[in-house]
Amino acid sequence: MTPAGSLLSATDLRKSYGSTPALDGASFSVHPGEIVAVMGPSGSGKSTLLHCLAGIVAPDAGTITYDGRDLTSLTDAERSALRRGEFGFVFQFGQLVPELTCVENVALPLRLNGVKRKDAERRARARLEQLEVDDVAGKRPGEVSGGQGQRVAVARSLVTDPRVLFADEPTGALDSLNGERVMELLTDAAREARAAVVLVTHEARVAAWSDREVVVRDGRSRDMEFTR
Ligand SMILES: Nc1ncnc2c1ncn2[C@@H]1O[C@H](COP(=O)(O)OP(=O)(O)OP(=O)(O)O)[C@@H](O)[C@H]1O
Repeated sequence: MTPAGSLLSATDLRKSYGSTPALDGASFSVHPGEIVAVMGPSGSGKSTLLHCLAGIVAPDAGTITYDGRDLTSLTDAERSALRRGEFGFVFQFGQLVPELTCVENVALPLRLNGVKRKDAERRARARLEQLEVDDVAGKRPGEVSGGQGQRVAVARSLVTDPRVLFADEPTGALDSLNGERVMELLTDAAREARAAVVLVTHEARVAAWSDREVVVRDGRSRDMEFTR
């Protein structure tokens, strides 16, 4: 069953890697514009849940519904079109392309969607400004700090105006001060864009930026049933 009003939801997801169960009946939902933190100990299945929700990994069983569509019944081509068009991603290590400048990195998802270079770079610069890193636009990732690189990665994840932003330990490689600032900028930008956020973290101070927390333990999820 899809929870009323949810944009993305999953019911009773199961996924094993060989004999290792990663998800064992996990459920999840996020409303449009809502920021949900997925918490839990190491190895509990958080990243696997995120990968299933984003259509990167196919679950062995269970249903995933995005905007009224059954994600598991889409073809690979339909799923990748959905990821490119409606989802954004930011991971622990920015995963910026080292050969490209920061503005080219941010413009890349738009270029892949067929947007002309000038237009793509104009939109990329606006996102860099929003994340307060427009001063590094012309530098390559190897020439910027870890915190700046993560802000560039957040700018890139939002440049296509996604409806869902998937963030897996987005501040995991940063010191606490830089991490807090990245979370503040990420959540401000997501709220302004009305993007829903699925935020995987094992840190309570990172989860504190969310509207709601879901805890995963041994591949099962539990809603904390409180909202901020
Ligand atoms: N590609 C894979 N191949 C084999 N086993 C995997 C794979 N991905 C995850 N697992 C296993 O599935 C379980 C859940 O892993 P997952 O990465 O989802 O947990 P997590 O909660 O995100 O952990 P962490 O906080 O350490 O990143 C673990 O036992 C892990 O070893």
